[in-house]
Amino acid sequence: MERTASDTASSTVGPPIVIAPSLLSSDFARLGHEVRRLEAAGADWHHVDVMDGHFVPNLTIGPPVVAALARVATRPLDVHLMISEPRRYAPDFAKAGAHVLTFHLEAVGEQHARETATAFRDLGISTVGISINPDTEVERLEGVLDLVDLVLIMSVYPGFGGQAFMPEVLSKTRWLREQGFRGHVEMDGGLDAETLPLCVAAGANALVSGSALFKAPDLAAEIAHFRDLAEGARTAPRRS
Ligand SMILES: O=C(CO)[C@@H](O)[C@H](O)COP(=O)(O)O
Ligand SMILES: [Fe+2]
Repeated sequence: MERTASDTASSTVGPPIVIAPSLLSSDFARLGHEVRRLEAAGADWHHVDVMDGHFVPNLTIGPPVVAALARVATRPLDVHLMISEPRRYAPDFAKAGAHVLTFHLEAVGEQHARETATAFRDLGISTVGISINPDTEVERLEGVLDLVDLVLIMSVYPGFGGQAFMPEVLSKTRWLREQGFRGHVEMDGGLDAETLPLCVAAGANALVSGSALFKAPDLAAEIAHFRDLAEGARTAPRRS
């Protein structure tokens, strides 16, 4: 049976912990194999980084590859659109089988964020997401939070895997929870065993990791370790 993005393990303390390996760090010559390997290792979502060479200075994959991934995946495809025209291409990604579809605020501006989120929803996207870059103020999301299921806080400048985590963005995650945002808060960029607990303690539940996970000698053990660290950081008493 097909899984939906909200179909992960239940939790009484907000959205469930979601471990979302970034396929950007996988072996592109064997994507089907990588998807099966990640699922066997316990991944919750597959994070798919879409870059257009314009919004970010890199090019990756498009709808045909997402459609190919969807034929193999039994876990949700978490599609992160780092593209200048998300509305133009959203129908193709919805048709390809994206479950989570996230656009960047910087690509559309506040004035078009609500209509973009609504357009994604009208395409049948079950989990509509919006993302902000490290230099974008989180308060700019205030007018759209009621329309989205997920906010993706970039903890590196978008475009490439393997960059260092930027701890200064953690306050954005805390701000979202202080506003009462109850959807997924995803953090993306530079997450590893040291930085992931900081994200969860700040209020994040969806955790993207590319290079740190894929360079681990035992992928299943590393995903289990990340999950333990996340659950521990979530239940740990907050320090004042
Ligand atoms: O969106 C992006 C980069 O733009 C990410 O999803 C990266 O792919 C995460 O990779 P690591 O920083 O974990 O290596
Ligand atoms: Fe990403």
